[in-house]
Amino acid sequence: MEGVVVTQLDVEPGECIKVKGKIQSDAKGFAVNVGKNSNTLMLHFNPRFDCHGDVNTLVCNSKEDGMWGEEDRKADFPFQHGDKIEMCISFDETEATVKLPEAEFKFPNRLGMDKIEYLAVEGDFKVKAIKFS
Ligand SMILES: CCCO[C@@H]1O[C@H](CO)[C@@H](O[C@@H]2O[C@H](CO)[C@H](O)[C@H](OCc3cn(Cc4ccccc4)nn3)[C@H]2O)[C@H](O)[C@H]1NC(C)=O
Repeated sequence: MEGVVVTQLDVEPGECIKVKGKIQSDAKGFAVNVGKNSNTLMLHFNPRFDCHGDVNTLVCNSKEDGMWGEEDRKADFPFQHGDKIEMCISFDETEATVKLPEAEFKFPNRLGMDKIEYLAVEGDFKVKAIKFS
């Protein structure tokens, strides 16, 4: 499943990765992954409209050396087909934060990462812009 992949990043605590794009009108799901590389993720942020047996469920997880951690299924699902959204991903030593216009999600920094070197956006999401600030 191709998508946008950015490597060789050096995003530090408190800095923000802005991902702007559109959720496809027939989206089954999409994912935004940040971490060291594809096998070591601080956060796999995975809104599921209808996939893996989940309907309208936001699944977050980490991945360490290729092994998924324990899933964290969030109560809210502030996503709709066709939505144009901008999310701001940041982190500190304790947690990652994903800020959306009307929602904010936290996920523990389980791996204690001190920088984000890798970003990937996968699935039914059309990336318009990526900004680092
Ligand atoms: C009930 C016993 C089995 O549990 C299921 O186990 C599955 C396999 O581990 C879990 O699904 C996996 O959950 C992971 C997060 O914990 C990831 O989401 C795994 O997907 C990785 C992935 C991304 N992509 C690219 C992509 C992303 C978004 C849309 C389209 C393609 N392709 N595969 C996804 O396959 C799935 O979330 C889990 N369900 C439950 C309820 O626990």
